[in-house]
Amino acid sequence: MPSSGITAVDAAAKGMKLERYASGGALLLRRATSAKLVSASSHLLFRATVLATLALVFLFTLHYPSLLSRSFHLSAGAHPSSSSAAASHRSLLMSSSSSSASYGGAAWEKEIRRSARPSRDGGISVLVTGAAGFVGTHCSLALKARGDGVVGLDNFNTYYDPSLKRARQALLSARGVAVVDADINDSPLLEKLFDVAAFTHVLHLAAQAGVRYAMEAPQAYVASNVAGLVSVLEVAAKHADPQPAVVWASSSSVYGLNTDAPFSEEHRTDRPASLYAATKKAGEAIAHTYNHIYGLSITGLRFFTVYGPWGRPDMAYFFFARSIVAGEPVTLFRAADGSDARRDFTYIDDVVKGCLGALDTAGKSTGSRSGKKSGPAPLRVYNLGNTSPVPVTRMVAILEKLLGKKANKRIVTMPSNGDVPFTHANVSHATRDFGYRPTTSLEAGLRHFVDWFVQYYKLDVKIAKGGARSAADIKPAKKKKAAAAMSASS
Ligand SMILES: O=C(O)[C@H]1O[C@H](OP(=O)(O)OP(=O)(O)OC[C@H]2O[C@@H](n3ccc(=O)[nH]c3=O)[C@H](O)[C@@H]2O)[C@H](O)[C@@H](O)[C@@H]1O
Repeated sequence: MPSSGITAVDAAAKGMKLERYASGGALLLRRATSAKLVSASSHLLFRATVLATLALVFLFTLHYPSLLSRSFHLSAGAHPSSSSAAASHRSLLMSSSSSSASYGGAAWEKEIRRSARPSRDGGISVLVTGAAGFVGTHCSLALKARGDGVVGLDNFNTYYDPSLKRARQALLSARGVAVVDADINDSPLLEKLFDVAAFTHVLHLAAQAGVRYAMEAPQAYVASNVAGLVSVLEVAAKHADPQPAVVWASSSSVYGLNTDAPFSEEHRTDRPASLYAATKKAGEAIAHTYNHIYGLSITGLRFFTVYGPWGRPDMAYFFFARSIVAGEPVTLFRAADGSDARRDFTYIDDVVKGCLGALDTAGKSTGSRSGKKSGPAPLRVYNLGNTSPVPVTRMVAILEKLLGKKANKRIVTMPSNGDVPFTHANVSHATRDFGYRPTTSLEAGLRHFVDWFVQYYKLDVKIAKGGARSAADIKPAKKKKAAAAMSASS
């Protein structure tokens, strides 16, 4: 038993192999040489392919820089509408899907500078994010009308009908306000905007809105209301020179489960009832940090259920009006104790006055690009409400009266979806600091809304002057067309 472990059979086999190797040495050498040649030529081929690809990419990006830098443009364009939460989220993270134009360039910069330039002495220059949104459009128009410079930014996402946002953009464009089509998470673009125009203020209104939708698309709220806010504050704090003052949209929803009423800025806000509210509350904490470290002047405005012409189709007053006209049911929430849900509905014109008042009294930021701040900067938060909560059933009754048609009501107990039973603002701080005084009743405000609503959707509805009218006042032949037009927008 060979201890080496090599048997005769093994040795014979090994010998044969060695022999074969010896006799085939020349062949092996030839094979090795040709293998080396193949390997060398494939390396060459590989390198050539890589070089060619790089050259192609280089040439391609020369012609289409937007693919690297993302795309932004100032003009209106068609955007696909999608109701899926995933699509909305994607569009929140990305800049415009239209890649035909790019930012930068002499013409683009000239247009930004023109739009940012105030036309009155002492006017301010404001970058308005979410400018094609409901509050953003109204504020941009008001600023421009009084002679301030305004540049808008909006990503035109599909959370609700983008054609309504495009129509608002057209309105802005007609008044000389340029709206850049881009996302607030696009830091290079924000930096570029501050390089081109010396904005004195940022009115940051871009956000993922809607209390109940947060259960469907939670990440959209984090992307826009947390990451997006940080992106805006980073550029304002570290890139802009000098730093602007920032006024931004918080929400009445931060009061969450607070039961002390009317809601005061001194009340607890550490029990948000929805992820939406939590992201707004997080925004207030983030604002504190940027004020503390970088000396940014920051004002948070807690809006209370803002409504009016050019409003948001995802809000109850808007889709209730649509359902009433279309003869579809409206679902009304009742609190667990059996009481009607109530809201401190606040008319858009009152909110605009509050936003402008906040901008005018913001006070300067005290930091600089170098990271040093010369002293403490203002950090403020205000309620902007109407101070008179109204049951949602009353809101529906007003709409019924204006539209001359009874709603098909379904009353259900409020689902556990982040909603709160009531809101009620104490606005004494805003009154004290910038004279904020809401003056529009829900009746008057909804009348303005319905006027616009009927006109915008070309509805054949005669708006009631006085008491409720019969459903016959909506001409039956046109009813179908109206319903179709409205459902296309939701
Ligand atoms: O003020 C705020 O903080 C918030 O106001 C609104 O949120 P919300 O007040 O919930 O506004 P709607 O969704 O229009 O609801 C208004 C009322 O209608 C009720 N409602 C809503 C939907 C429905 O189908 N039925 C119904 O009775 C709600 O319970 C609520 O009382 C906005 O959607 C938020 O973006 C904003 O931040």
